[in-house]
Amino acid sequence: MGNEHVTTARGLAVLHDPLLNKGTAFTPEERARLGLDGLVPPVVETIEEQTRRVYSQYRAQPTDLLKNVYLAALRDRNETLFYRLLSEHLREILPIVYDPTVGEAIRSYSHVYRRPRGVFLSVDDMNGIGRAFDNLGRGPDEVDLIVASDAEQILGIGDWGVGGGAGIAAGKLAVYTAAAGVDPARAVPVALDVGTDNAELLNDPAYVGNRHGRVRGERYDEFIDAYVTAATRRYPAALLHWEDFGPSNARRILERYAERLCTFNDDMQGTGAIVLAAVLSAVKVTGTPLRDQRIVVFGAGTAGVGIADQLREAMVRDGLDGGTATRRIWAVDRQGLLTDATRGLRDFQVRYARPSAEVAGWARDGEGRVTLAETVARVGPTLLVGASTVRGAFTEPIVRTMAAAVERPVIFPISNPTERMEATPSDLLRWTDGRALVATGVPADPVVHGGDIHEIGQANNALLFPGLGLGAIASRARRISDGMLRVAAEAVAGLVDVSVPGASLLPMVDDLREISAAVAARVAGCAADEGLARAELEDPERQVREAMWRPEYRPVRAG
Ligand SMILES: NC(=O)C1=CN([C@@H]2O[C@H](COP(=O)(O)OP(=O)(O)OC[C@H]3O[C@@H](n4cnc5c(N)ncnc54)[C@H](O)[C@@H]3O)[C@@H](O)[C@H]2O)C=CC1
Ligand SMILES: CC(=O)C(=O)O
Ligand SMILES: [Mg+2]
Repeated sequence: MGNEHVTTARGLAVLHDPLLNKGTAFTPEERARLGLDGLVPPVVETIEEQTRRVYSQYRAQPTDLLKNVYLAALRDRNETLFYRLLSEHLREILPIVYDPTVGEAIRSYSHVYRRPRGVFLSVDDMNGIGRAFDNLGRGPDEVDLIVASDAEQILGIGDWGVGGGAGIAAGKLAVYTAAAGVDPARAVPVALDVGTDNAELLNDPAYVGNRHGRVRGERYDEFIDAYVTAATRRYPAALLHWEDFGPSNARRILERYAERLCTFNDDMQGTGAIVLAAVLSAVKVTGTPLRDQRIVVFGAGTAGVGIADQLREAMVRDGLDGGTATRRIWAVDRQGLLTDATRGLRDFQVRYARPSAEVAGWARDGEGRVTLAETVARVGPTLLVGASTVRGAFTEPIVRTMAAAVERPVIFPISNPTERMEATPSDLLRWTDGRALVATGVPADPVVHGGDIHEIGQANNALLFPGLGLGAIASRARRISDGMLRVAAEAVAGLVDVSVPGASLLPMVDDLREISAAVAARVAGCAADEGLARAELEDPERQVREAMWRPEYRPVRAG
């Protein structure tokens, strides 16, 4: 990363490039050399003055969606200023750029659409994939990170077609840059348009994506493979991030590429690791060791099983053999508690299916399912995780049953966005007389209960993937290993002091830059220890901090 931009662009072309544009902050010398005299108002402002103006414009937007649209437009005209605003008001603005408002913006993508961002690849034009990347005009050393989504399971709101892919990839990249200083000029969002099964989109005249059902099977795999081949040939050092794929593809894709590329699936691995971090904190409060946890996961999809896998591995490291660790986990999905007699088990769920003999005497509902309520009553879980998208699934009776059996029930309703949460923190604390240890996927205000203030940690992969990515980029990791995920989780947990009553189990979002630096240093160090680093790392702590891009204007020189 040099200290200045050199550009051959002149005049309006400079102002229209969001990575070069500084608007009223161009100096008189830059205005003269870049042909900007007379194209911007005469005043020369600082980025602080500009930030005050855009913050008041932002505040004047009447709804969260319009705030999101305003920010997207700001990002499209001046990325440095966008990131400056975001960084200075991270806690306030992150939920507008990212979770939960990103969900609303995605639903309205084709209607609020202004400008494209990143790369749009179509399953109907496989030959166009290489051309699309070439048109981006980036050299082989100019891309560190690509976030790609086919948008089949956006957050907890399902299939949102091309706007889902473009919207979630852009949202995740904003977090990468705000949280970990990933250089926005070196990161590319990719929307993988394989069609959509969302009838609302297919019937919407304004929809900007491929107007047919989702392509599946061989052609889908061929498309994903063509994307990976085109991207890795052109940008051999880039980290490939997979986001919001449907459960039938997420794990399959990861397994296909994880050993040979630097790649990870955020919903499985990022989420698993952030939940592990919260559990490591909870263990310190409850005193119940990891290996003695009894874990019920409600919603055994991409995220739910990703979480189960990370917790299972952590229990193995804590002294259990694999089989015993697996038996500490009960997975409940649409079919109720998953057992070896459950119809339609997905391959990645099989490991967690309980022997049916074990539950022979358990109560069944009208459809023959062992419900979440029955599972909780029988198991007496220490930890209940929700990744189901089912609002209100953690009902008062279920939570009271859990709280009757354990002193400090640990409950994580992590489904996004807000309207999908399995329970609200205030209800959970009320139903448990303030004993529950709670973390949620969306940001949540502190809860006052019985005179105590309970800070609610945000168990969202946003606390983890930026540092994981930065650590992988800084070390030029060959691949993302289990060890890197483990140290990332440990780094996050290491930043909280849970000895204070009511303390959050996770560090606060305001500290995202520090969190990401700590995670990145550990991840880069682990890559070096495991022989996976292609970069020289003498001092990972210093090197990752130095690698972080900052939202400050750099001189622009005419080249
Ligand atoms: N906080 C965080 O960092 C993250 C949160 N999530 C959230 O987790 C949720 C699930 O996401 P994914 O795993 O990607 O989706 P998914 O579709 O792979 O998994 C959802 C699972 O819930 C099950 N389910 C749906 N309705 C159910 C019901 N009535 N009873 C029991 N199970 C039911 C589905 O069958 C499926 O197995 C979403 O709300 C998402 O926002 C996902 C990733 C990260
Ligand atoms: C946070 C996230 O990745 C999700 O809800 O899918
Ligand atoms: Mg996701």
